[in-house]
This record gives sequence, structure tokens and C-alpha cells, in this order.
Amino acid sequence: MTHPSLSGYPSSVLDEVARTREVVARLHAELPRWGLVVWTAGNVSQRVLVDPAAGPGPDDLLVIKPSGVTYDELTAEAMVVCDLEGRLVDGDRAPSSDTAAHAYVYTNMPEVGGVVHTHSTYATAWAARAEPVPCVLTMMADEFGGDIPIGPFALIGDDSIGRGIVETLRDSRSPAVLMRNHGPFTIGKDAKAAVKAAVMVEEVARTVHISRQLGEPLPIEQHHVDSLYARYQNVYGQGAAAPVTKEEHA
Ligand SMILES: O=C(CO)[C@@H](O)[C@@H](O)COP(=O)(O)O
Repeated sequence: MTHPSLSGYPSSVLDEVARTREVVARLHAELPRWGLVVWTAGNVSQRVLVDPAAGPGPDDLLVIKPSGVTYDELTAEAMVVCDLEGRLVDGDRAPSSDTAAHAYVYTNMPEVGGVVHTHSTYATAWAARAEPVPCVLTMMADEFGGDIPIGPFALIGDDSIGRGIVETLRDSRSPAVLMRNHGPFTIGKDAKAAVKAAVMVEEVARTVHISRQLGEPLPIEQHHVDSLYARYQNVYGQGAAAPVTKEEHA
């Protein structure tokens, strides 16, 4: 069997791989920055479209970190490229031990462009108890559209974790799943969106845990969850119409 390599890809794909290496290396630095990992735990990947005109497909590539390498060594050059079978295509070190999981998500959820895994403390504590984080905060309705779900227990080394992520998130609004006894995996349209979801899942897991120390948090009615989610996903931030200026009032 020939070993896959980047030779033979058009220069446009090679350029996109180089750009994606820069992006994924920079986003790995966000995991220790936000206190989401210790030592070499965690990983970030992003899909590379091989045929942008055709959209996501099984021939796409992914860029991810090499396994077991400390965050201070994760430069763009250190990032490795794999195909969606999880095979190394370019790079001088073995890919992340979660590559098969990331690849399975990209294969089965074409809308996903980025995947992140962390062991962030509070989200992982909820995963250890296999209890979904209840949607008791408006920011949870905004970001997750409801509770943060629990995925099945799955051993690393094949696509079991990936299957658990897909079966849990495929019909969920949540971009995060707490894999039982393991920790959070998040998805997004790109790696930056998946990193944001990883930051937010840890924040709300901590807040809800603290709230529970004080008593039972109050639920949010589903129709409010739905309207909050719709607003945040479609209007929040600079996506809203430009503010009316004084001159326009005149
Ligand atoms: O949780 C796991 C595997 O699922 C960790 O080993 C993972 O966070 C880090 O592994 P890699 O260094 O990416 O191979």
C-alpha cells in the first residue's frame, strides 16, 4: 500500500494546508491560555477542503498536532496532516492519538470544519459523573441551545470516540459533548469555533457546579431557550444591523 503524501495535490491545496497549519498551531496555544489542558493533554484540528468547489468530502485532509508534544513546541511546522482514514500524509511525527476520532467526525458530519478535545477540569468532572450540564444559564441557551449532552464511554485507539461524538451531536444543537469518564469534545464550522465552544463549556460547567453548591439552579423554559439560541446564533455581535447614527435620527 502506497504511503499517502502531499505530492500530487494542486498548489491551491498545498497553500491551504500551509495556512491551516498556522491557524491550528495558533489555536493550540489557546488551550493552555484558557486553562483547559495540562502538559500534553488536548488537541485541535481543522479540515482542509481538497475540492472547495465540491465542498466537504471523504478526500479532505485534516491538520492536527503531533501526539504527546508539549504546547511550547507546537509550531506551524510541527503540525501534521492526515487523511480522513486517519493516515499520516505529511509530518515527521506521529499524529494525535485522537486523530481517528477527529477524522470520523469530519467524515460523518460534513458541516464540521473544526474539532477540539480537552480535559478541562469542571467539564471533565461532569463527564466523570455522566450527568448532562442542565441549561440553567442564558449563556448556555445562547451557545449550546440546551443541556450539554453526555457521550458514551469509549476507549481510545479506533473510531469509538468519534462514533460517540457523532451519535450524540448529530441531532443536537450543542457544539459540545462530554464523553463519559473522559472529557469534552467540541465541534464548529472551523477550529476557532470549536475552541470557543471548548472555552464556553468549561465556563458553564464551572458556573453550574458552583450554583449547585448554593442550592438547586432554576431551569429556563424551553421557549425562552429557543428564542435566546435563535437570537445569539443569528443576531449577536456585529451581525446585527448597524446602529442608527444621530444624523439618521435627524
Ligand atoms: O485524552 C486523550 C486521548 O483521548 C489524551 O491523551 C489527549 O488529550 C492528548 O493526546 P495527544 O497528545 O493529542 O495524542
